[in-house]
Amino acid sequence: MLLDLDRVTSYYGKTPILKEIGLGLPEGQCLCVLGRNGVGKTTLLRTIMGLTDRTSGEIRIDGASVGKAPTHVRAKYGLGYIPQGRQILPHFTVKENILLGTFARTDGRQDVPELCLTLFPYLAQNLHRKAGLLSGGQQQQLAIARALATNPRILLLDEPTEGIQPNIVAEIGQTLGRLNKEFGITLILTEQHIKVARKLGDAFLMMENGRIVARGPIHEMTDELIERHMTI
Ligand SMILES: Nc1ncnc2c1ncn2[C@@H]1O[C@H](COP(=O)(O)OP(=O)(O)OP(=O)(O)O)[C@@H](O)[C@H]1O
Repeated sequence: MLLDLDRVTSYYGKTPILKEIGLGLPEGQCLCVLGRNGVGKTTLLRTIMGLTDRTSGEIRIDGASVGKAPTHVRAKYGLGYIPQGRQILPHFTVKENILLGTFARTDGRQDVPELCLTLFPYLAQNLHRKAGLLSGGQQQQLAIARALATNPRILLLDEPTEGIQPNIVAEIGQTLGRLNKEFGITLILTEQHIKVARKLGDAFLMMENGRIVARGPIHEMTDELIERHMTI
């Protein structure tokens, strides 16, 4: 497995939010994490990145134990993170935002990776534009490009299609599909759009109250499961 979680419990303050999570992610897989608001999807991604207050249990990347490592070290092991809301810096240019990602590279390179220019022609043509002037969809591309600049093996994406115009949602989905299938980057994403999850995902898991309550290959994600774990 490229990424392994073994009995991971994760806390904010004294409160356990994720409880006893176990999962194994093979290289090249796209895993979609689903569930209602507040069940712990964001916390799962933040736990893998080392951004919660405390965790117990084991987190391994390619067999190396990283559960006690700070976030920047995990980035060097190949984890890239695209937070909910994108969190790009609006007063910095497109290029400056992308270069922020290069801090974690182990090869010392500090340029805009070729992959970003290939995937995102708009960004390639607007490197000196202030990021705050970009549309929501373009800002999401930028957040993906910044994460790619760390040269990740695994990308964690929190609601990549949230707040994006419907006609751009499919485009973001296609980009993620290329990253996964063409460029071999392993993906974990939280997703509210069932259609996007079905199209992109190889596997799914559903959460309730900090625990995994259903999982399997994506074709086993039935309407009945969605009804049970996602409708309010
Ligand atoms: N920084 C924090 N400090 C304390 N509690 C938190 C913090 N962040 C999240 N929580 C709590 O952890 C639980 C899970 O939140 P989380 O954001 O992981 O859910 P989610 O499934 O990603 O929901 P959403 O789709 O709304 O983002 C919630 O009860 C939330 O109140």
